[in-house]
Amino acid sequence: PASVIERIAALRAELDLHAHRYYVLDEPSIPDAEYDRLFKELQALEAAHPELLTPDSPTQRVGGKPLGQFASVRHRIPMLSIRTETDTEATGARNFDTRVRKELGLKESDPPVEYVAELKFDGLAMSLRYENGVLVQAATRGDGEVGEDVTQNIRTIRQIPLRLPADAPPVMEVRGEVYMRRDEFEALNERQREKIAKGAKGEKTFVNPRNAAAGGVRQLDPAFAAERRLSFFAYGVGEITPPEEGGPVFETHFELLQTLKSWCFPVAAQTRLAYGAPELIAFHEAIGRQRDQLPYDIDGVVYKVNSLALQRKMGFVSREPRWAVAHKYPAQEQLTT
Ligand SMILES: Cc1c[n+]2nc(N)[nH]c2nc1OC(C)C
Repeated sequence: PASVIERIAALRAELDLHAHRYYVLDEPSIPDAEYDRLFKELQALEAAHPELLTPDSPTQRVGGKPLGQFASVRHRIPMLSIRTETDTEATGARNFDTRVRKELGLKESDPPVEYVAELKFDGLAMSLRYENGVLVQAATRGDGEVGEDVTQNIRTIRQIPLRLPADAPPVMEVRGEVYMRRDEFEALNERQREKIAKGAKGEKTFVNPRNAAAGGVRQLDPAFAAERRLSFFAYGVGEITPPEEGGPVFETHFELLQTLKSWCFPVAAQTRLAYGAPELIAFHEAIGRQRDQLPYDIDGVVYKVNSLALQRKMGFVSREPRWAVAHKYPAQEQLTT
């Protein structure tokens, strides 16, 4: 019945929009009760018309039965690690800029290199594969070449779209970090302490949000993964439909991040363009001051050459890009939980 098909499509689109505004933009557009009413109406229509149920429906986030193990996934484009600048002082930023300028053969008198400065989230790297706009696979980094298929668990992260807008390319792998917010971490440990106090066996508290996130991603039962209430930030792409096959053309990394945001992926608000070493140093110092107030853990900042042509020109040293570096802070004293 056309009217049911139309109503289901309209409900899915509206629920996805409200979820994006609530979970990603943190600007809820309707009261929770109204969202729940729409959600229940969609569930009822899908129950009455199971042939219309599709995996990208917002009702299908916490689905699937517990797995016995995770399948292996070979990354079509390796998930590279990133070099770490060991000097935790601001001069670390200058070291990177000096190295980039040397590799690009720039003279002192040449203009500053344009970089993108980003947060380095203390979570776990994840690759999200979308085909024809639908999330078909999520894989951990593993050893960079082969990771684990954790799709069922990743689908429970409300910040990760199950379906992309129509202007997204036929194939796209979004790379980013799965992490746990500090407030979610505290709430989880509170729940764990209560379970332990009631004598539950095999329950423990977690040392830090990263461990709790990594444990959540590797739950065999997606219902338990959903309980961890994980989050996600996008910071790049892996395989993507090439321009000659109709894929998008990006000149710069910053443009790519803005496009990912337009496709409903969370991109950290602090991400910014930085011209030359002075602006990298300013970013490193500004984020260093904000660090304790952020709602999630970071272990540093990341600088990337913005021009994708220059990135290609610079390439990689073994498995690490020459065009990027992670500039870490001293380890943060963990708040006693
Ligand atoms: C491992 C990694 C981690 N991070 N984190 C950000 N923000 N960008 C970023 N890029 C990475 O790797 C690319 C340089 C390939």
